[in-house]
Amino acid sequence: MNTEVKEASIFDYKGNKIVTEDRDISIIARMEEPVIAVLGNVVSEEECDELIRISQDKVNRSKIGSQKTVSDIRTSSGAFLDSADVTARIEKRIAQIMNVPVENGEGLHILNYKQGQEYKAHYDYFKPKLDGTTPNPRISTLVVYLNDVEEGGLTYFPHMNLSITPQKGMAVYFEYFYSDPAINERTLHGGSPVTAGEKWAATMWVRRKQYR
Ligand SMILES: O=C(O)CCC(=O)C(=O)O
Ligand SMILES: [Fe+2]
Repeated sequence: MNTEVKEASIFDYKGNKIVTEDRDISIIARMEEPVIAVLGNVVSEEECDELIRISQDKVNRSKIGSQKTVSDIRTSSGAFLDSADVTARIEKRIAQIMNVPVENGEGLHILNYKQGQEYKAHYDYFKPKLDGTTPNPRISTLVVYLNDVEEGGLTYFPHMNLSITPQKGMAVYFEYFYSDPAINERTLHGGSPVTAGEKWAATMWVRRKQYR
């Protein structure tokens, strides 16, 4: 008899798709504990192009900033997006997919990796403070791929032996608020080096409580 009790997830979809206000998202693959799901049809080609277009300048500017604080954990450039029609529409859709209020999301964070750039393996959740508490912790992440990458740029989960190839308009979802810390630790992940072409992605990190 299996007496194991599965831990709670907010990604509790039973069917093969997620119906949002303006788009049906397909669940292409999923695993449990931790939930990691590969999603299709998350954003349209046009929306991908529009997000890249409006972040081009911002990302370039953030690069100058990031060169001051050299970090080899993340060699890509990133920037949070300002409010725009396309941003609001996509953030609303993503909140529905992630099953949280839109206010709990940190906002779309655009990442641009040029050839050779990467994001080394890391956790998206924060370390507890010295008193052991984490006031408004991150609970889940959605990484949306905004372009097809020629070579490399996979999202990899080394503890799960899992890699996801970026495909324009698709996304990977994962969550890390399990009571068993060992399950959260399995969400260690990174963006592997882009070996040809470049990579554009949009990340949404979600908090337990309202953030914005
Ligand atoms: O670029 C990727 O595939 C991963 C991005 C990521 O881990 C993040 O934005 O937190
Ligand atoms: Fe991450």
